[in-house]
Amino acid sequence: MATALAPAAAAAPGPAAAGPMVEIRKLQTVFTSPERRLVVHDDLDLTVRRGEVLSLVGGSGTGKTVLLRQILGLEKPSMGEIHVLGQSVSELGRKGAASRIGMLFQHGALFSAFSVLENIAFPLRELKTLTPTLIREAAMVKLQMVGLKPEVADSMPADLSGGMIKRVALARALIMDPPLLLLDEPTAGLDPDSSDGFVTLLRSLHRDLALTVVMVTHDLDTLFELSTRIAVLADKKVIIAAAPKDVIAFTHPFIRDFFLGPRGQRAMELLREYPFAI
Ligand SMILES: Nc1ncnc2c1ncn2[C@@H]1O[C@H](COP(=O)(O)OP(=O)(O)OP(=O)(O)O)[C@@H](O)[C@H]1O
Repeated sequence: MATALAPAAAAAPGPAAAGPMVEIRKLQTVFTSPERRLVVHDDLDLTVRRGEVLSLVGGSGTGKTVLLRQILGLEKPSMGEIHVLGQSVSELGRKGAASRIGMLFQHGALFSAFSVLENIAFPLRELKTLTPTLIREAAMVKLQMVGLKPEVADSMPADLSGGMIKRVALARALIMDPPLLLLDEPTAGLDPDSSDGFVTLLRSLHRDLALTVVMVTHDLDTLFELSTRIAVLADKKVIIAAAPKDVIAFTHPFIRDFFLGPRGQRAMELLREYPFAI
């Protein structure tokens, strides 16, 4: 909503301030092996505006996770360009990407041999520019920001619930204060209460930190509670990127099955419940 978007626009300085957060042009992704040539994306375009929560939906294997990894610079597209805040991802390098983009991986991906605090602090430690005291303080701030008590700092990942693991992974994704947050199935595997709590946390962080969020989710509740726009991947492209109500009205077999099949009733209820999303 406008109130959530205003701080992001106002706070972003520099010449690229007016431009989009992410711009993807003519993207092609091909995986080749001796057995096959798999074209995942072909001539795909997508623009992510500042301050929005854009959700990516699509059938299995349509390349949603690959697209997130490409935005983060972990995978290189076969052709095409991805710019984040006006700069080509291929030129950002690891440090440049880390200061602009935080990513929450699907399974939390914590280091099992590290404590909670060491996990959160890991990206800062890698920079090798801050003292241990400053790193600890910064990690403690993030721990609190994701709703965890200071006592959890010295716990090991094996001692945490699924919901707590997601929160720790989120704290780590935010440790460098990135303007862009990528979420891969943020509520997958959580029980309904933990899922609701995590969605509420994401909504308040998006608002308070003026974040731009790109999220992959199959969960309709998460989708409708958080998304300002939905981008649909089908036929190797983004076939529509628009407000939830406009996506549902778009005629395409995937959209019909995803939103208007057996799950459709719930989709309609959610649309009534969250007409403006965030
Ligand atoms: N490194 C790789 N080498 C070969 N094929 C790959 C590689 N990474 C992904 N793929 C293939 O690319 C396709 C897209 O994968 P991706 O994980 O992005 O799909 P997705 O849309 O996230 O699917 P899902 O909703 O099932 O998680 C899949 O067919 C996958 O097997």
